[in-house]
Amino acid sequence: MIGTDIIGRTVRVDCPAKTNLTLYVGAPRAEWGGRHELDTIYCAISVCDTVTATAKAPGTGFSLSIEGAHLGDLASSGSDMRRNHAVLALFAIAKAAGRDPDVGLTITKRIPVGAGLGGGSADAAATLLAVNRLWELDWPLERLSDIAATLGADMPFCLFGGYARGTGFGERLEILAPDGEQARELAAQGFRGHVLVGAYQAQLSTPEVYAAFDHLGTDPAARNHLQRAAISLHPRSGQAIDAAAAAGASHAFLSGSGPSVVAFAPDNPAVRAITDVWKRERLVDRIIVATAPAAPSVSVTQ
Ligand SMILES: C[C@](O)(CO)[C@H](O)COP(=O)(O)OP(=O)(O)OC[C@H]1O[C@@H](n2ccc(N)nc2=O)[C@H](O)[C@@H]1O
Ligand SMILES: Nc1ncnc2c1ncn2[C@@H]1O[C@H](COP(=O)(O)OP(=O)(O)OP(=O)(O)O)[C@@H](O)[C@H]1O
Repeated sequence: MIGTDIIGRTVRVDCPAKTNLTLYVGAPRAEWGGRHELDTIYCAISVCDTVTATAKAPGTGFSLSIEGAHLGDLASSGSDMRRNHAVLALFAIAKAAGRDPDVGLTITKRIPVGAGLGGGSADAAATLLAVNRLWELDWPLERLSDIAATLGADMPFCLFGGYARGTGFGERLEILAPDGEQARELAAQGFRGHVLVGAYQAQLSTPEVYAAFDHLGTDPAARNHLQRAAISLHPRSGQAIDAAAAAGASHAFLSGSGPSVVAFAPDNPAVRAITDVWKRERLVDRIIVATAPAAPSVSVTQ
């Protein structure tokens, strides 16, 4: 918890979850620590975690407080604060800036944990954005993105939001301009507007899903090459995808490494039909209603 050594102002960042509209997975590469080559279209969705960063007295170090109704394995006593993605991001930007990490962080979690929605990456990105403002570094997003890429594949995208193409192990980004041709094409295909997220109590470990992918391969017709592997580990996700498609979703698929399911709905009747079938047949544990695309927001609150 934050103690009395808090001084100065607070910066608040609301950072959205990510999903992958397409996720093509290639071979693992030794130079990337065994991570796989990817070609993906990222999309930010308006389920946001809030991170606040407040200056602390010199030499007092960092603090972290996490709140939220669904904290998954972050709530367990074994969850090590120093390995939290937000804290790793704080250490990384402090090192790059040549400063001590004397910052109080709070995270209000709304993005389901271990869910394929990039929640830890969103918190890390939010921390970089918050500390950049708190310390008045004014570094461009590209410089923050270089730091983020050292921490995780999804983290660079979470700094930008919107739509982007990711290559390399996911960290090389081509941002798709909101009014550009590719963004308009995605919108025309139904990848904007209402999104329902089917969330689960269960978590899936990203490395385990990639390992299952190495073993099982993919369904070449799937937009998400990890879908078959994740469904083999969590079959309810597959049932929820099928039911959403039958209930009128324009697109329904596994989010990233799962187990969450994302369903784009063309209109309110489709939102209701998907919600009804998911609830009636208990295909998901929780439904979060959101919109896409979304973007992070930064504000100074004190
Ligand atoms: C599934 C996705 O969320 C899709 O965007 C990402 O590929 C995973 O992104 P992430 O969780 O930020 O990934 P990282 O923290 O960099 O890596 C976690 C683990 O996922 C696996 N991993 C990740 C990215 C990648 N291109 N190939 C991989 O095989 C590796 O086992 C790695 O140790
Ligand atoms: N700030 C954080 N928020 C969520 N998880 C965190 C955080 N810091 C560390 N973690 C750990 O990271 C693991 C993955 O959590 P996260 O919610 O980022 O999963 P994910 O959405 O499946 O990730 P991705 O789709 O990027 O692979 C969890 O086991 C969790 O304990």
